[in-house]
Amino acid sequence: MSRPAILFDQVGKKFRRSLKADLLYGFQDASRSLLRLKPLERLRREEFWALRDISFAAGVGECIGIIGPNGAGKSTLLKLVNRDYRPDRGHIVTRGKIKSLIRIGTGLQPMLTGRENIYIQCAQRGLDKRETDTKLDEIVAFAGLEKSLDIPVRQYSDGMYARLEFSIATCVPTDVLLVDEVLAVGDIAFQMRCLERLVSLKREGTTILFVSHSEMHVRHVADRCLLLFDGEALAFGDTDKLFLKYYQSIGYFDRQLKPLGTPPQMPMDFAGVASIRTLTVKGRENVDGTQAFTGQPVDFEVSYIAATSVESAGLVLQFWTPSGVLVASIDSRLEYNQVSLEPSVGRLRLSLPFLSLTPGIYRVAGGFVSAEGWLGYSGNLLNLIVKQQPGKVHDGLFVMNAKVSHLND
Ligand SMILES: Nc1ncnc2c1ncn2[C@@H]1O[C@H](COP(=O)(O)OP(=O)(O)OP(=O)(O)O)[C@@H](O)[C@H]1O
Repeated sequence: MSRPAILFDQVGKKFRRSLKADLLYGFQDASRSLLRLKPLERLRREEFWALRDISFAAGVGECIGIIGPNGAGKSTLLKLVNRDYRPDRGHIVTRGKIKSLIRIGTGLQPMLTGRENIYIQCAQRGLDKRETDTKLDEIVAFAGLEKSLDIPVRQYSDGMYARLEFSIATCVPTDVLLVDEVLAVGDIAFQMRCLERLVSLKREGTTILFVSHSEMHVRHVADRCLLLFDGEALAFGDTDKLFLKYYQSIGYFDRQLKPLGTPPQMPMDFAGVASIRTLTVKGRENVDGTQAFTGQPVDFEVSYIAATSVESAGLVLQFWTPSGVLVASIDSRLEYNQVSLEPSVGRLRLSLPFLSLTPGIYRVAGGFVSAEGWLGYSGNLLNLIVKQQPGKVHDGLFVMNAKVSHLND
């Protein structure tokens, strides 16, 4: 990477748990600084590290997704970049102008109208009145606030605030943009417009730190991710691996999914799937049997246990997103693939000629069904990592395999 736009070198930030400690230590720290003494690195009573030893670099035009559970230190990290806080340890280097969208509403004057706020904010960004005049329609149209432009913004809803702030903040490119969960309050159409705008800002060279709890949003814009947990950087890099690690770190996969519809009549050991793995996909790396590629064929090895013989059962697999959406299922009975099971352990091969799932992490659950319902169900069979084929781009939740040809009249 050429010179990074943001560099964190072993950065740490402390906070205090009480106002009394805050005032006392604040005074002590100010005195040390006046005496040109180094800041204290050890923790005093009631102090804790909100961030510890954070190191990473973001290149020009790169978007880093900052992910992690509540209280992990994501907003604190953004505020350090924005110089709202000074680090207690380490160094932060940034290049160029920084624009932050960290807390909704803090950038707008509540008593002024939307229009007046636009002129003030644009002036602060260095635009003169004529330049703002030419930008005005675009800002208002992006925010979708044509009808509310001339009312005081204190009468705006949270979503309207967010729309206006985002629209103003991104109407001219900046060197570094800090975005903290601001999309969450916007409606879905606005969220998609914001994501598109962030992607185009990246192309123009804006470096973005993007905090979000939404895997879909992060995947849309982030090139790499930083996973924070309890103030520490658990990992930095590949988005797929980090989300898997994130979900593992919060124990998400420990929760068993429940079957939809009629619950199993029998316990899982009547006839159940014990485990599933994907078999090697065209020689690509898949050592742990968890990977597959969008648009490629994939074979699953299904290991089962049956306590008694079952003459005719269907194998059902479900694919769930981490946000709890069942996006696809396979029922072997629909393809006239009934299986008979012997009272033992065994293995089946389930082949998909074309994997329709787009890149992401899916929980695979399922089991065997008979005409009476589930024979057994496991809510936690595999965390399937679906990857993009190199050089291809697939949008949406699904891809479809289609042929196009001329219709002869
Ligand atoms: N000004 C402050 N004074 C004291 N403690 C603070 C302050 N700001 C944040 N903290 C604490 O620092 C830790 C990290 O907070 P931070 O807001 O960075 O978390 P976060 O990852 O952004 O969380 P969330 O996902 O809930 O927004 C938390 O324990 C929080 O209580």
